[in-house]
Amino acid sequence: MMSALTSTTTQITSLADYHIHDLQQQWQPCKTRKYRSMKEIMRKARRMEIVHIDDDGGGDNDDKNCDEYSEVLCMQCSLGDNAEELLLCDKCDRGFHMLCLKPIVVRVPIGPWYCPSCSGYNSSRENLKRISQKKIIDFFGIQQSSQSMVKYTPQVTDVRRRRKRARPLMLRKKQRRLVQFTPTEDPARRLQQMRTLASALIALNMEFSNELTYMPGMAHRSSNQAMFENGKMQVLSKEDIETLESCRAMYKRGEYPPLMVVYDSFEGYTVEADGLIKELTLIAEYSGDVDYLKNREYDDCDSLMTLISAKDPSNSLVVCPDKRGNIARFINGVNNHSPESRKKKNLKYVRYNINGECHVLLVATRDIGKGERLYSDYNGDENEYPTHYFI
Ligand SMILES: C[S@@+](CC[C@H](N)C(=O)[O-])C[C@H]1O[C@@H](n2cnc3c(N)ncnc32)[C@H](O)[C@@H]1O
Repeated sequence: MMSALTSTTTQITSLADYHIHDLQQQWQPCKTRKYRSMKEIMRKARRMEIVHIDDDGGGDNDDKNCDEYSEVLCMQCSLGDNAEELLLCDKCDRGFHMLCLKPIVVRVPIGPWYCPSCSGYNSSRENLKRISQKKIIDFFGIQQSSQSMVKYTPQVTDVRRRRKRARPLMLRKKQRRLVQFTPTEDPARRLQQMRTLASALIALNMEFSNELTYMPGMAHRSSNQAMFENGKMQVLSKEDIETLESCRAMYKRGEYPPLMVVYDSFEGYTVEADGLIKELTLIAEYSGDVDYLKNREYDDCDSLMTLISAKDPSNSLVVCPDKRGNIARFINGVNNHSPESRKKKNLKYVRYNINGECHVLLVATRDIGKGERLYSDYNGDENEYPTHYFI
């Protein structure tokens, strides 16, 4: 079975393997893990298939077992070609080509793999189109529920900050300060935006969390120390920390950036702007459980993000939005091999030292118009995340 053979692959293909340039500063690649090319993964996978199928150590059964699976057809395209890209569900044994799946699977999973029906992904997606307002308020832990139902008006602090920024254009450009997001005014539309995020998270069996979480058995909060970083990490300025705090307070009141999570048959979940998002807007913090990189070496999550790439690799940390997370984990990547696709990039994940801890912030790199999809570059300067098949 494909899933058995993949336990021998040693790479992690995840967002964690690349770092993001911060707005000015050079990024240090993570030396501990590297992506392999699809060709290389497949070459290994095929070799290991024989080793695993033949449990008795002899070679006699190889042909028999290969024959058993040579009949398998892809449930999407009904073809049995590209056998090395045909994943078998560990529950129903049905086959699916990695690129016929929606969203595509870019690498052979390391652990057990379940098809969309057996994982409940399809049904949960369909069942969750309508979620009540009360459920949304509970799901997002909104503190002042009434706020989510009223027209958005900027708080006094927001207005003051805007006035403060009314400086000559030259000066503003030079400072490159982060900008607070502006929620959609209409409360019904805001609720609809949040409903799309709740649906997507629930379909992936995830809880909403807008911050870094430190769970028992994973990294402790004290392990998140920016000084462990191998190289420099940009320190978030006092003014930008104020902006971040202000955004966090808005989130708690149910005031979110104008974003929709939509489902695309090729890209899977993806995020669209539902209103203008200005350049340098602080969209979200990349949230999820913080864990040691060494604990995730064999993790299938495709959304791991580097938090600290330490001098001593045993101190390296990743953010894992597999059980808890927010909208940041639904943002798709550009195809690094296509100049047209690269042009779609409109945001960056930036790692900052904030009061001695590291946090990853999602920042718009240009104005993003209503209806435009959000894209980042999963690879920065590196080409390790296999984006060859991305659109
Ligand atoms: C961080 S997740 C992004 C959210 C994901 N689309 C989902 O449905 O959960 C990364 C995965 O999204 C898919 N993906 C991201 N960008 C894509 C693109 N441009 N085209 C196709 N698939 C993409 C790939 O399956 C990738 O492994």
